[in-house]
Amino acid sequence: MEQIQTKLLLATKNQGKVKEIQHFFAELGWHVEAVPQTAPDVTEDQETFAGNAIKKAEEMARAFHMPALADDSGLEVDALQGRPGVYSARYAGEHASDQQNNEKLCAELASISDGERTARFVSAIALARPGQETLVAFGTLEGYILTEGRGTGGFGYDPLFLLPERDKTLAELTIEEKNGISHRAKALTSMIEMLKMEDRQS
Ligand SMILES: O=c1nc[nH]c2c1ncn2[C@H]1C[C@H](O)[C@@H](COP(=O)(O)OP(=O)(O)OP(=O)(O)O)O1
Ligand SMILES: [Mg+2]
Repeated sequence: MEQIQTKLLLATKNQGKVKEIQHFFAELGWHVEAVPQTAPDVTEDQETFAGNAIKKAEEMARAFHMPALADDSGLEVDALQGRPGVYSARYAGEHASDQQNNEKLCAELASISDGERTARFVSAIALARPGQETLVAFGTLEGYILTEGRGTGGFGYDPLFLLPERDKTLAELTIEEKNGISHRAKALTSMIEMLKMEDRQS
């Protein structure tokens, strides 16, 4: 664990993820640097979140010769049989903006009744380390898709994703609050547990 603590690369160019993951590690006293925007893009051609997360982490670990952590995540909407899923970032097209993706989601769900708008965020976190087996951890967050966005925090589909028990969207939470419950924070916590287990076994 000490080894990666001092040298860990965040293999994502999504600034929303960078903020959340850096915040998560800062609470552990770790500083993690994100890959530069000029790093080569990894083609996300796998069929699962885990597959894409592993690919992103391993390609960046190889390119930079250091441990790399990647997140592949997305939104599964029950009324859409789990779509957009692994295609969440490209839902409205190859280089779609968050706003375009949110608009498409609202349009596709326009005729769906209040009781049928359940969904979940899924995150797969992969940690690739040169010469060691890659680790993968998962987290999910259940919620509900609104007909109109609320809030300005977070990124992606956050304004449309309601937490019914709080009557707040993810975009209405502070980063501390989001990291207290999010799919990504759960996956990161699980990853830390896996590293602690490794330490105990060695
Ligand atoms: O907490 C979240 N709050 C809102 N939306 C979210 C969240 N987590 C994932 N999402 C959405 C954003 C994007 O549409 C897709 C992730 O796609 P995904 O390929 O994993 O990320 P990305 O392309 O933005 O950055 P990168 O691949 O460099 O890590 O799911
Ligand atoms: Mg991506």
